[in-house]
Amino acid sequence: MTVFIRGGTVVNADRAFRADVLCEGDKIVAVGEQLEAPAGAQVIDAGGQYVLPGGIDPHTHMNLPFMGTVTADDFFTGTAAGLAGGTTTIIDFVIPNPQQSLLEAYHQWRGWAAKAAGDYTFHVAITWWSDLVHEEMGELVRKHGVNSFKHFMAYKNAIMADDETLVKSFRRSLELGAIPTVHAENGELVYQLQQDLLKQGLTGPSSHPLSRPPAVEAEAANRAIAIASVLHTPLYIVHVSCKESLDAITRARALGQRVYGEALAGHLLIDDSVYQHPDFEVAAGHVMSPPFRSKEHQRALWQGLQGGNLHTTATDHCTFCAEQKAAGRNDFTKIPNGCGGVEDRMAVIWDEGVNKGLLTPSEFVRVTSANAAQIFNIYPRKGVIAAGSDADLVVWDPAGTRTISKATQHAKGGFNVFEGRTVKGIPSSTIAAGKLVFHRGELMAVEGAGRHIDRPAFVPVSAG
Ligand SMILES: C[C@@H](CNC(N)=O)C(=O)O
Ligand SMILES: [Zn+2]
Ligand SMILES: [Zn+2]
Ligand SMILES: [Zn+2]
Repeated sequence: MTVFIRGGTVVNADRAFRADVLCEGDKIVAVGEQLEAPAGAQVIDAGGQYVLPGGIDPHTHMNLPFMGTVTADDFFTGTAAGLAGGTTTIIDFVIPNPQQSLLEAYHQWRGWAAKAAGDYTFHVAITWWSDLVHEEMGELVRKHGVNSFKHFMAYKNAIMADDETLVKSFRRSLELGAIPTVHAENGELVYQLQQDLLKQGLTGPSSHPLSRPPAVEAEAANRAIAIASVLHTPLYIVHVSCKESLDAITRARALGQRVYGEALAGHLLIDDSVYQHPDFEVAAGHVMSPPFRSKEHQRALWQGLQGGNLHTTATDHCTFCAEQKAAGRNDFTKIPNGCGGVEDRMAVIWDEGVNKGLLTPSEFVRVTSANAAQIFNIYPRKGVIAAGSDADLVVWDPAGTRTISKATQHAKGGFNVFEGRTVKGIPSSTIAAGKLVFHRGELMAVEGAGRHIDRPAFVPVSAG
């Protein structure tokens, strides 16, 4: 299969330049001006448009069993939705139950992901500790292309990692050349605040943000940063939602500590007024953790992206339909936590970030693709338009507009946190592994076409 993208402006993390792009099979083979289109090539006219590296969403949960149910999007529908929005690779999560073999869980998730339409790879969560966990972390790095281990500091009585697990797992990650990542919320504080609210009869979704104030997140962010500092490990903090956590990252980085931060498209664009909505479905549809915050925190997150103290954007795509969310109708702590976004991430960040002058197109590429590829060690295979890189590209129409709605989205769950938002700047074509999978509104995702992407360990300093 030969695809020739003619006449566009290629945008990489370092620069934007006029060039044609030639793809053969699943690789980019040439990038340059005035290239010849080979006979029989599928030619895509990118005149007046940008050609971007395929988006990488470093935080999704397709087919996740969670809080007594399973997400509405599986690996096919979730990755297909991503392709429609220009995201060609997702980094999802294997989340073993406490006491479950990591490898058993890993192979279970690999089975679920076989139907993916786009490329995928996994962080593996460390939800308990034993000698077996220690050993299996090694096999996952050596044999299964895992180079990042996730730790939930929230979700007490479920998947929460205590300090012993954090310390032992961070230390083991360093030995293996893997990077520890954290969901930073103090799960004990969340639990106690939840009980306080329920005792007062405050059972509605508006209690959700009250049980997880910014200080609850910042405590965990500071604790994870301190553990990483003492153990000399790098650290990646997922879904940084508030100024206080960002300030902790900024302080650590200013002292030379290797800490990375991730911002969710939702946290960048949606504020906590949604929890006051009188309709339970709307308020519960926005229940995710950490919760959406005030506009002051949103502004801080954009400054974090601009200032280089937040590095990636993600979605934490974890969709539940209204019936699933209704499990918490009388007890907000039982509302399955999670929102969607994998289809809208790039467009809403372009619309709010590039159109309003907060990000240049190259900075947009950094935070939607290149930085995630570099942090998780799949650059330059992914995250750049260059000869030899994977043929994952988005032809981006800066003048195109779209109104986001659950009525037209490809993702499941029947809800969209960006409902009604009209964005300017949208994908006109998505090419994944050298195949045209989305073109002018038509999605041609193929179940099972996605590939598992191995992520090599970082070369340990001790290696000779
Ligand atoms: C369980 C998962 C998705 N849910 C959420 N963020 O509310 C997470 O905490 O990242
Ligand atoms: Zn195995
Ligand atoms: Zn999380
Ligand atoms: Zn998550």
